[in-house]
Amino acid sequence: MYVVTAEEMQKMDRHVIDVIGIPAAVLMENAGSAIARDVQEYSRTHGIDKGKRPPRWAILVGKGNNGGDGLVAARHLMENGVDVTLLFAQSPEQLTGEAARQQEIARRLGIPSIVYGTSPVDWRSFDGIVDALLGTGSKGAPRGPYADLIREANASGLPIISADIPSGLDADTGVPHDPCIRAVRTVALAFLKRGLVQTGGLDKAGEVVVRPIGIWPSLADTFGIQTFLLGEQLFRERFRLDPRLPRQADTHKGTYGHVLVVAGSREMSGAGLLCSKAALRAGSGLVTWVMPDALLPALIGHVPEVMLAGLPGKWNLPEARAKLIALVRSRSVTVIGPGLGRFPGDADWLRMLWEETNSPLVLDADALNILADADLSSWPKRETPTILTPHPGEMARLANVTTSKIQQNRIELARSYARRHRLTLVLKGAGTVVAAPDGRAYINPTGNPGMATGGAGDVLAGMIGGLLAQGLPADHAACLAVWLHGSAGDRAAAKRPSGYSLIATDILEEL
Ligand SMILES: NC(=O)C1=CN([C@@H]2O[C@H](COP(=O)(O)OP(=O)(O)OC[C@H]3O[C@@H](n4cnc5c(N)ncnc54)[C@H](O)[C@@H]3O)[C@@H](O)[C@H]2O)[C@@H](O)CC1
Ligand SMILES: [K+]
Repeated sequence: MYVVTAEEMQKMDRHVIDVIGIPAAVLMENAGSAIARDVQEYSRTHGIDKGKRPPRWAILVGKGNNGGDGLVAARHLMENGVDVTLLFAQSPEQLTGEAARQQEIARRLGIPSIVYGTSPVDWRSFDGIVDALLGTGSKGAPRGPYADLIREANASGLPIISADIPSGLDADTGVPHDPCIRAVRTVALAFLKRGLVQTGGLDKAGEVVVRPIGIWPSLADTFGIQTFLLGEQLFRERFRLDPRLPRQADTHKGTYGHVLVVAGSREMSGAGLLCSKAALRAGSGLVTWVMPDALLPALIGHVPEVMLAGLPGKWNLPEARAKLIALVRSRSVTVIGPGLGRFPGDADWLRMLWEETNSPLVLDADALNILADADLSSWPKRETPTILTPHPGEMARLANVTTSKIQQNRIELARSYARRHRLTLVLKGAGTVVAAPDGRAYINPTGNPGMATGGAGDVLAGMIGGLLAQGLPADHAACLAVWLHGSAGDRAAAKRPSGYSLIATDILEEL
């Protein structure tokens, strides 16, 4: 599924209207009737239409096309016996374009209306609110009556269904302005807007549904849309990958690759364990976990399925380096970093693995901290798959900006970093972004806040390694791992609904 910016959406709208010739009023009619259907469906499934009187919905109307959608929705709702009241943010004469036409129709039909600010609103008389104040044409924080209306609507405690995006949400970044509507459902029109699947949008939009309005999805390809939502349909149609395909009968462990895990230290051996187990659970035929000799005895027998390899002395001693290079070269994929710790000369050590081997690498945790202290732009570009899996703090260090800057523009920052360094970047956090070196970016809808727990990232790094080892291209392996990891986390969370007690082992168990 495509994910678009406000500007991309506007360009496609204009194309459909001006070049193809579908009248703007037709698109708005489709948008409004889709919203009305969602309001009725919500009323039905939430018992709002159960009383003796018809359900009462307030429709908040802004002056642009978003308001126009709300006016059409009001008309369709009225036709279906819903008791609607229009609440204009500004006086109806100020509505523009298509919205003005819809306002004229609503006036002639006699749909009851109030102009906000002319008399107090009795919110208790309504069962729900449609938010059609501001859409993709909104700029900056809601001003004047828009801000006041949003605050009152939120304070009413009524369920709010937003048209296209919650008013006050930045459609592109998902950063909520003050104030911002907090919706129970958002009816995205034609395409998902980026803000709905990033940062604040995930909290403010409620359940997000995408409804067609007469703009065909493949138009996004013509317009070069490069951002996608992960899901089974995308895996099948774009990646030609079926996550449910059973294994073939005539295969053996060698068929499924061999992951080398370079991880763990005395204080953080668990990170290596979780990572190795996850690589196995993702289907890698074999996993070897390598660590300095001194750490090895304590781990013998802890995971019988994982092979252990010891290095003489410490990571950076010459004998250890030589043995490590040999191990990396003889395995299909290497995952470096979970619980590794830092040590003198670690930047040279990592650069040696980066330059002197051509095996696929997954870099996580301390490997990313090492990279952040080095100057990656002076390192050679790798020809083989290289995947970085930073959380926002690690990404901030890699890109040398603040964490809040990263969070304000996750998709574009991830995309430009991946392009510039020609690698695959997994920017973790709610709505994880996978950015490929070809400029495509994928957003993950699975997962939950219960997964914000130590070790969850080690599991993900291991899973990516496990899928890479089975021969998937880097972006496919990263996308599938991220999606499966989140889905496993969702199943684990279903057993511990508050989210607080979920731990990384639970995610592993659900794979
Ligand atoms: N043909 C189209 O372009 C279609 C547009 N559609 C709807 O139209 C929306 C976009 O419509 P518009 O481009 O008219 O813009 P909006 O309706 O989002 O905003 C309209 C007006 O609000 C005012 N405004 C902007 N920022 C503000 C702020 N911070 N505080 C207060 N007022 C502010 C401006 O005067 C702006 O013109 C979409 O989100 C969607 O809901 C749909 O009807 C489908 C077709
Ligand atoms: K809206």
